[in-house]
Amino acid sequence: MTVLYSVPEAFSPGECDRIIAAITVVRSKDAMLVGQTKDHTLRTAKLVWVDDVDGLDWVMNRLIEIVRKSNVDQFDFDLREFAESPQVASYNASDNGHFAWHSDIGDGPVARKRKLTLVLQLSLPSSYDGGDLEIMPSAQVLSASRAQGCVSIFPSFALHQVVPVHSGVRHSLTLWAHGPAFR
Ligand SMILES: O=C(O)CCC(=O)C(=O)O
Ligand SMILES: [Fe+2]
Repeated sequence: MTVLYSVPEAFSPGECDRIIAAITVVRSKDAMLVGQTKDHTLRTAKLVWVDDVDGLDWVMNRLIEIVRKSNVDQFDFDLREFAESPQVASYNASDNGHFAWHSDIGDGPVARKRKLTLVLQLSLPSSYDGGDLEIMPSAQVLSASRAQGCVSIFPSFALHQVVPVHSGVRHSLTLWAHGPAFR
């Protein structure tokens, strides 16, 4: 079973730049809408919830269609809803932006229902060093494409990490699809 499903050029460079610009406006306007992860040994990144940003409905519509197709083509999971806002993370070299190995399935009532994780690469690969998204479905480590606009989808239970960003800033968008427990 291939666990990493990728859609190159799911979004154009111009569309990625529009998403980055929209979250940057929110960040400068309203610090309350901006999350800062607390456990810096696990993760250092700034977060913006897409549901808090006006004018990004087209992004969600595109992502829903991509998840639907990936599930038909590959995963065949019992997916029922998108129970959380997508989030845009910004990993900045100036504060060692990274996300250590983890699975997205959590203890909470919503996080426990996560079944697929989708990550959209928003930044131009040449605009940052490091910051690779790596997925470890079994013994081998797979690297997600760094190409701007590429979408990577994998089961939320698979371990994954974002290696530290050494220069520049990496922006990515994450969306989860939810459903009942595996059986
Ligand atoms: O930024 C990424 O590429 C991955 C983000 C992630 O793993 C998460 O939000 O759970
Ligand atoms: Fe994750």
